[in-house]
Amino acid sequence: MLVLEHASLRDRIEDVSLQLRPGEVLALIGPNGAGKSSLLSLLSGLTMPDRGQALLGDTPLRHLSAGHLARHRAVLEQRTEVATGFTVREVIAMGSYLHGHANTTALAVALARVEGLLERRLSTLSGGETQRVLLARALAQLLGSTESERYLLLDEPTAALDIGMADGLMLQIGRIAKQHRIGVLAVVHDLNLGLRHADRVALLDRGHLVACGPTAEVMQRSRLEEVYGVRLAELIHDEHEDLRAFVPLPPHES
Ligand SMILES: Nc1ncnc2c1ncn2[C@@H]1O[C@H](COP(=O)(O)OP(=O)(O)OP(=O)(O)O)[C@@H](O)[C@H]1O
Repeated sequence: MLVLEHASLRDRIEDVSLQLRPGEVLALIGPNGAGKSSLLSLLSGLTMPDRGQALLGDTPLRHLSAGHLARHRAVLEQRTEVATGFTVREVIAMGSYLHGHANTTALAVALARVEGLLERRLSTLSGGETQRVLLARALAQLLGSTESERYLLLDEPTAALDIGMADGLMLQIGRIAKQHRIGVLAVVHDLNLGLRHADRVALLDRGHLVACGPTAEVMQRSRLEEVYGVRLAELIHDEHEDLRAFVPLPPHES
């Protein structure tokens, strides 16, 4: 498991304990500035906590080398800098340089649905296409690793995707998690994507973990209204009770 134990980071994260388990999709939600990217950075070992610990199993991440970490976890950050002169094929190959397995690279390409983009230069891609290429690179890094515990940490992987692409990608991520026993943490702003695709949800507010648990338990209307400061309608499909959605309502007239 990837674990945070009473982790704090300056004024951004306050005493957060959380576990990411193999094979699960954990959605990390919360308002702008709540600390989601900061928490992802702690869990990935890119930032060290001021207090508390980040661990892979029993081992503090600070004791693991960059190469060791790279075999266990791949990170898709919100703002990823990639030299845009590279082709898509070259960018994805960067993900597999640790192991050089061509077959897992091909699998990553197929899973992220970027087959048609391989010879294009990154600088010529749309925002959504770029996002899928960077996901393919992260998958190529992880799928070629022979480690038994692997984690994918995604900061807003669907931010630039249209509704169909976003839903399709989350569905695909869920399948990858189950099939390959990869634990996925995905920061999502679209509550309904979390509702539909996450096994568990962690809700962050001003650096504090307000709730973490099974999706339906955490994503209750009143709790979300309080944290996000909006009124919400909860819609339930006539024929499929498990198909729910939250829609913002206009504020009360004063
Ligand atoms: N490098 C930094 N130095 C100082 N403060 C930072 C830094 N990065 C983030 N912050 C601040 O920490 C808080 C949490 O930021 P973070 O990016 O983790 O939130 P977030 O929940 O991911 O936000 P968003 O939904 O807007 O992407 C914010 O107030 C932000 O301004």
